[in-house]
Amino acid sequence: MVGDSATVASGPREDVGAPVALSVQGLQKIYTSDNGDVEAVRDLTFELRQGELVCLVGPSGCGKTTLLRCIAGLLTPTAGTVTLDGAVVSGPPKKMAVVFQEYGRSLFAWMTVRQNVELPLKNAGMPKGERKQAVSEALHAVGLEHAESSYPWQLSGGMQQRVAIARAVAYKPEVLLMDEPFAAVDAQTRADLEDLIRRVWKELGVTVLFITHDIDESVYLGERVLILSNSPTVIQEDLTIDLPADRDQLTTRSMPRFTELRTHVYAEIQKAKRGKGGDAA
Ligand SMILES: Nc1ncnc2c1ncn2[C@@H]1O[C@H](COP(=O)(O)OP(=O)(O)OP(=O)(O)O)[C@@H](O)[C@H]1O
Repeated sequence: MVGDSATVASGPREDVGAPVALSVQGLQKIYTSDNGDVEAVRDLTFELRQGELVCLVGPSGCGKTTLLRCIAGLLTPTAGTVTLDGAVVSGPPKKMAVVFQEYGRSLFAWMTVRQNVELPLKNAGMPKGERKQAVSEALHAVGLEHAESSYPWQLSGGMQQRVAIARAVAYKPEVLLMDEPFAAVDAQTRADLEDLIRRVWKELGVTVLFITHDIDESVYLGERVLILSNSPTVIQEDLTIDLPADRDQLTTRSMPRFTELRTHVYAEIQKAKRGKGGDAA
């Protein structure tokens, strides 16, 4: 049967010998308020090895943003730990960069593209010459050299998101977190940005955790897809995406294997929505 669990391999890739970059162990997050407690995340455990590109999908409201905030050190977990290169995350780690969905709000309107990309490097105390070089490389990587003197409001949504990506990669983070970064752009731009992420990931060797609502996007981009259960969230499945490493929108998406994998993820999310997947972890 297409999409049957027998046709897909679960679990972290066995061929990856790289050290663990990011480790999430027994993560739980309970929001407390006067109206009662909400257990958003119940028990999440997974690892990303250095240089992996892993996508995380789950039903709406399953706790993706909560998880991301805990990983980014912006929220304190109720239980469990997040470690980056073996060090426990207790605040925003220097070795991590985050790209959010709302590119419009994440860029400074009064700064040029170059200044926006340069700012975190300046704050980190990088010397001027090195900074200039890093910004130029990052703008080149996202194809925006020509727009370095423009202001964000002079750019399209897709270009603004490329600036946000350039800013994150210029910083040379060990781990790049992306929280539904393409949700607000049109379908064609989204496809271009997906290819950009695969290219930048391959060229820079950065470890990427990419959170998305979009099942096809998760299969197209990821080397692994972590499927989350409904809230309170656990990992329902850790799925290996055994598509060829060289991907392109037309060839990859028309492969029978792509269809099998996306059908499988779709079925798992439907199961999660009905609350039937949570025990599978
Ligand atoms: N500050 C908060 N206080 C109380 N409950 C919260 C808070 N933030 C989130 N929640 C609850 O935690 C659960 C997970 O929310 P979260 O925003 O992490 O999910 P999500 O998967 O990112 O959602 P979406 O798919 O809509 O982007 C939801 O039930 C939500 O209502």
